Amino acid sequence: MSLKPTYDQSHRYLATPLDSIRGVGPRIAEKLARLGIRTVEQALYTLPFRYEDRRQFTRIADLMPDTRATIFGEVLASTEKTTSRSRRKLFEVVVGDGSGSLNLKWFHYRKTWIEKQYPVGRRCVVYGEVKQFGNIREMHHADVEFLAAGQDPNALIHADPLNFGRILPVYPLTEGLTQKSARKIWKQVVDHYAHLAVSPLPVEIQRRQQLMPLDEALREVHFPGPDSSLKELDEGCSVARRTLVFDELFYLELGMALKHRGVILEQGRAFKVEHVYTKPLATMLPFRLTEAQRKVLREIKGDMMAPHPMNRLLQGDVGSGKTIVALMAALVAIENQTQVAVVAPTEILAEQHFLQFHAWMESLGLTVRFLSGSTTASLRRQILQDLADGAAQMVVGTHAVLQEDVRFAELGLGIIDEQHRFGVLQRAALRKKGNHPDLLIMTATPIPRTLALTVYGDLSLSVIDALPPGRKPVITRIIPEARRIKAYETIRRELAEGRQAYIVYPLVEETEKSDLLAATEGAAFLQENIFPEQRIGVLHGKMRPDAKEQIMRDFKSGAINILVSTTVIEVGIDVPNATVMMIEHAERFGLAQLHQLRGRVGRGAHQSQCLLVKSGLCSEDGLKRLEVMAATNDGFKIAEADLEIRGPGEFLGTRQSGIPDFRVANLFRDGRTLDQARQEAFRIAEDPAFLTADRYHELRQALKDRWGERLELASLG
Ligand SMILES: Nc1ncnc2c1ncn2[C@@H]1O[C@H](COP(=O)(O)OP(=O)(O)OP(=O)(O)O)[C@@H](O)[C@H]1O
Repeated sequence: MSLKPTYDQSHRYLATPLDSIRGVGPRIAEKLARLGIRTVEQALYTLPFRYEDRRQFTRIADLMPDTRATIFGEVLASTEKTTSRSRRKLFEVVVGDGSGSLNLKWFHYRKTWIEKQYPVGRRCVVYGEVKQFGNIREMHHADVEFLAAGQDPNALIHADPLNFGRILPVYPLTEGLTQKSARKIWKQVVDHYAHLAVSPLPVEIQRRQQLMPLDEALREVHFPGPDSSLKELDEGCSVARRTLVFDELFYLELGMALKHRGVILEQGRAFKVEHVYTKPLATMLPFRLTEAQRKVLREIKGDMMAPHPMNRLLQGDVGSGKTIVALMAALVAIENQTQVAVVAPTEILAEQHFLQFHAWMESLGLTVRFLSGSTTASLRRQILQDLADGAAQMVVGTHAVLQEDVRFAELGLGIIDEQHRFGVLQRAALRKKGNHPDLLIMTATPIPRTLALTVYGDLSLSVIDALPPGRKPVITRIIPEARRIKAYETIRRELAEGRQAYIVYPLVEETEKSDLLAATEGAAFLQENIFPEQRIGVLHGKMRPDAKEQIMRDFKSGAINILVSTTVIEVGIDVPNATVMMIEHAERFGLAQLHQLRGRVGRGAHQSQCLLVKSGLCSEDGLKRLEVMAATNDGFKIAEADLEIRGPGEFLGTRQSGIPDFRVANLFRDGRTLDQARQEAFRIAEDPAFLTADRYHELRQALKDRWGERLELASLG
């Protein structure tokens, strides 16, 4: 009989609060809580961020600068000193081992205590990073263990096996908690609780993926065995870590797989492609669709014609021509006597879409309505009526479209321009507005594949992988604030050629007032002092919708030739004649935002420029971002760099996007494991018995724990 706890039992035990562990008093518990570690389970899944190899000692003579090493020596001298330059006090201990000497230095210490610790002749084992200054080798704030007189260093390995003679874990800690005490706590947690960590992962998957049992993996990542490879541990590719990562990603992907399956199993509408509207539209367009656009359109139409609801992500870099593809899909739905809802994350983007869709739809004799939070009550009533009785074939708007009382006669297709700002919940809300309508999600910021697989793992993917012909990459330059005048000269030259310009100000603070101030004050200054002869328009978040619309129309028609704005133009504006964009305080913007902003130029045949004005207070990360922008126009490269600088959580706000936070996995390192976990998860989800069979009970339970509300699968019992 197995002594393994059931999944339910183990789940309960692992929730044990840390302060019930021996050696963890309220003070330490509070420190750990500050790191988000409150329960045994959280401690088990807080992995060492690096390791130290204390399996053997190095002779002092053999120490290499900038490496970490353990030595065994004897105190030769110890004294408090003052640095000559900064007059700072420090405590210095010289240790020797017969082959050479090493200076240990402390800059923070308690004098009475430290003096007692280092009498001449005391033997000790020292671990730390070697620094070399001329001929002198030093370690700062080294880890020191003392030996009883006459004790052989090798005996220490036996006397204190937790801290010597092994590869040691190093944990992320806060002040006041030493590695030594942390190791003691973690050792207790691992010794007493690791065996409770069970994963209901089917045995055949464990075997196929060559994983360890979960409890062994936890023991090994925290306290690696004598034969472990330090290199593998450091690179995070040990079997133990891979086991934990796989376990984590498997449940994520299983959730995705079930969502995917849930949608697949639904009965949807099989549209027919009749070309009633799509053909006339194609003849009206001033250009031919690119091969990349036609390819994704084929994929979308394929889904729409199938008897299951479409659930597809349309990904394309800024300016790649997603809108026209979405319009074509909309027309297919309308040809089949159904309606289309287009939802965008911001009012201005929704308006942009509305203007574009409206222009084409009107010439096809179709009715489109615009609905946002600022639509007046009486107009709103009228619009809701038009949607409910089918008089309007399309509505474009913000999340206002998702409100309870917005009803459709027959919603056939929902289009969400996601821009990372909508989560799965909004998708579900739109889906509920029809009888299993098709869904097309658009995203402009290309996301790295690993992220796409996690965030949009339940969607099929179409990528517009080439820009319309004749586009020239935007030339991007970083301009120090003091040379801003150069940027003005460039703008003047472009305007003289008949082109138009954007000048963008960042929000000083996230308040509506400063939004207004940044742009309006900027515009007034420019009009008065820099471009008195030009027609300048201002656009900011606080303007009334009709005023915004007027400005956008004026800019599009050329009545205005410089558009000064805050980031409200970030997405969606399409004026191919605008060829220069100047961004003030560019270092304050995120990479994704800069890429979106820059995407407003370079949309026509003329060479475009983007001028990033950098202020004197630019941080290192800020400069890094600007350099990435200057180096490439490739949205994928920018997204990768962004992910690297910011990390995935912040990159898309994982909570908001509906994916669980990762405890162990790292999307940079673990792309391969993600693929493997995904394959296994999708294979299991295909089993028609998954939601009901007893043998999957624990797996379903584990899935529910990991996903919580976000899974939205009522039948998971
Ligand atoms: N096949 C094509 N040939 C030439 N121009 C095209 C083609 N397809 C789209 N365009 C034009 O390219 C510009 C960008 O298209 P669109 O606005 O659809 O881009 P987008 O993918 O929505 O980009 P963004 O996310 O930046 O708004 C528009 O002016 C559009 O008319």
